[in-house]
Amino acid sequence: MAEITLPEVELNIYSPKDPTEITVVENYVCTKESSPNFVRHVTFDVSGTDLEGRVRIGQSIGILPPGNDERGKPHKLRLYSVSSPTVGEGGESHLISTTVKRTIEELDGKLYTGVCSNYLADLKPGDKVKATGPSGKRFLLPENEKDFNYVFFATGTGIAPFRGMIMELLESDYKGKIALVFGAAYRTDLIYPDYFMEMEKKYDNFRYIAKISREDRRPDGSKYYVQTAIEDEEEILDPIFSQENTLVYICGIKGMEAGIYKSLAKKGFSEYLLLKGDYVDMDPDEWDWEEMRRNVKPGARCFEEVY
Ligand SMILES: Cc1cc2nc3c(=O)[nH]c(=O)nc-3n(C[C@H](O)[C@H](O)[C@H](O)COP(=O)(O)OP(=O)(O)OC[C@H]3O[C@@H](n4cnc5c(N)ncnc54)[C@H](O)[C@@H]3O)c2cc1C
Repeated sequence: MAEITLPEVELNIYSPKDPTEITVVENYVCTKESSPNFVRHVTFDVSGTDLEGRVRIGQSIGILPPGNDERGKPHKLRLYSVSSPTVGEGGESHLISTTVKRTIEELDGKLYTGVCSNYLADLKPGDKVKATGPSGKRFLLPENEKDFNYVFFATGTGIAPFRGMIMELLESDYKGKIALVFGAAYRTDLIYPDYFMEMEKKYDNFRYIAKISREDRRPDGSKYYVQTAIEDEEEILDPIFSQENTLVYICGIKGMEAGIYKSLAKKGFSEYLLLKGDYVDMDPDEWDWEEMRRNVKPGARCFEEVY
């Protein structure tokens, strides 16, 4: 198996005490149709800052929203995964993109709109933003990225890093195989669907698998989730999982990793996991959801970023 060497990355060139200023150049909706989940593609011009050419796909940037919190203290930074490839959006090293979902909730009968996500989603080209980072040093493509196959699992804005990674791999001379499994509640929640469908048509070595939990049903009546793809799409995924130079990446809603780990183990692909204690020999059907967090960790060929 090819050795997995993660690249050295720049970290926290800019801190919350000493942020930089970047400029919005575009801000558009990146779900296909009208969706109650408002997700926007926001691109920044980082020209003249030390972020230019120094942020790798898989890393995040921090955004400092203006104003103070309820205690009168300046708002804390929020992290946003970069969704443009390492070479920059459209190959331009001064452009960095993010994929931002508006946080909108009803709490105790009152509407709560998340501070930073709505600030970002409302920005117009030309607006200036205070930024920090980059951050993150493990959720990266290896230096020798073309030596591997990839299975990417995403929910929600967890799709952001995979957009950049897929662009980076497919739009170079990559010969390996990539499968992207994206889970959403409704079809209208699919993020960048046109791009991924177009890439699937263009490249034989890329498969886009969208799993819709609240609209479609599996033959036994149960719901589709990202983890059910491991069984439902075995014709596509088994040949990829079973190769020793395959890496698994998981990004999105905290908790999604548990189902994926269990399904991988049930399918006999425990080599992607680090099992501890009794869990080494236990039947995955008997895994306890709470205990599992302590006993099942990503192995050397598995990378996760959940939030
Ligand atoms: C590594 C990493 C990568 C990330 N990448 C992305 C990404 O690519 N895209 C993306 O959209 N997000 C991403 N996030 C999440 C992002 O950082 C923010 O957490 C998210 O946008 C919500 O921030 P906000 O300021 O809008 O919401 P906040 O205002 O911080 O609110 C967040 C939640 O806190 C609760 N809350 C806060 N204050 C109150 C209050 N006064 N009353 C009641 N409830 C309250 C609510 O439940 C609310 O939903 C990432 C996070 C991490 C850690």
